[in-house]
Amino acid sequence: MKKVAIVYYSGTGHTEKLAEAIEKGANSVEGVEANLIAINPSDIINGSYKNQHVIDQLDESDAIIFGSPTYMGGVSAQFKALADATSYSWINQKWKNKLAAGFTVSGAKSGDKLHTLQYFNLFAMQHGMIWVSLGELPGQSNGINNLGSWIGVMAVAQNEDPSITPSIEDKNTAEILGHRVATLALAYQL
Ligand SMILES: Cc1cc2nc3c(=O)[nH]c(=O)nc-3n(C[C@H](O)[C@H](O)[C@H](O)COP(=O)(O)O)c2cc1C
Repeated sequence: MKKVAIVYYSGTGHTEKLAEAIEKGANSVEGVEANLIAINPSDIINGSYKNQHVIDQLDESDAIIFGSPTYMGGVSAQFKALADATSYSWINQKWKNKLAAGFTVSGAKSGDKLHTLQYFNLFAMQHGMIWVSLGELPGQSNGINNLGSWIGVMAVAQNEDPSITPSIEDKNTAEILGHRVATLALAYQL
């Protein structure tokens, strides 16, 4: 059984909707177990992320998909706290050769989401991971990859309730990414 972890922060629920869609896509692949891991702000004490159980779960995964809302043009502080807490995993090269991918939501249509996804990519490269792109043509008639992103999944919240946004098309795009990472995790062996 291959393990795909989806580790994310969501302040008001939009990023969580995408995370759930990714989990659905990953779990639709037989032989793969997807694990949703929400970053809990109460695990951040004096600015440092302290939940070792979560880090251990990530260390034991075959693939990790990173998610955060775009805050002020980048990842949320809560996600960054988790990232900084992985330096022990980094020094021990525990994530080397794992698959990685990313997703984000912003309020505005662009909202500078690309920078958030680029941070996830850079973070994965620091860990020696293998980046998985979205791999979908933009603006398909069914709305897949509506925002035309390839590095990862982008979605918009547009100040609506999470029951309304991200759109079904954005959630379907997220589901495709989950399925793609899980399929690759199953097939992938060094
Ligand atoms: C502190 C903060 C900073 C934000 N910065 C941006 C931004 O740079 N660009 C943008 O389009 N939206 C920005 N937003 C809006 C959020 O990205 C948007 O509300 C998103 O849906 C939040 O995701 P969540 O519901 O998972 O917390 C910001 C929101 C907050 C609270």
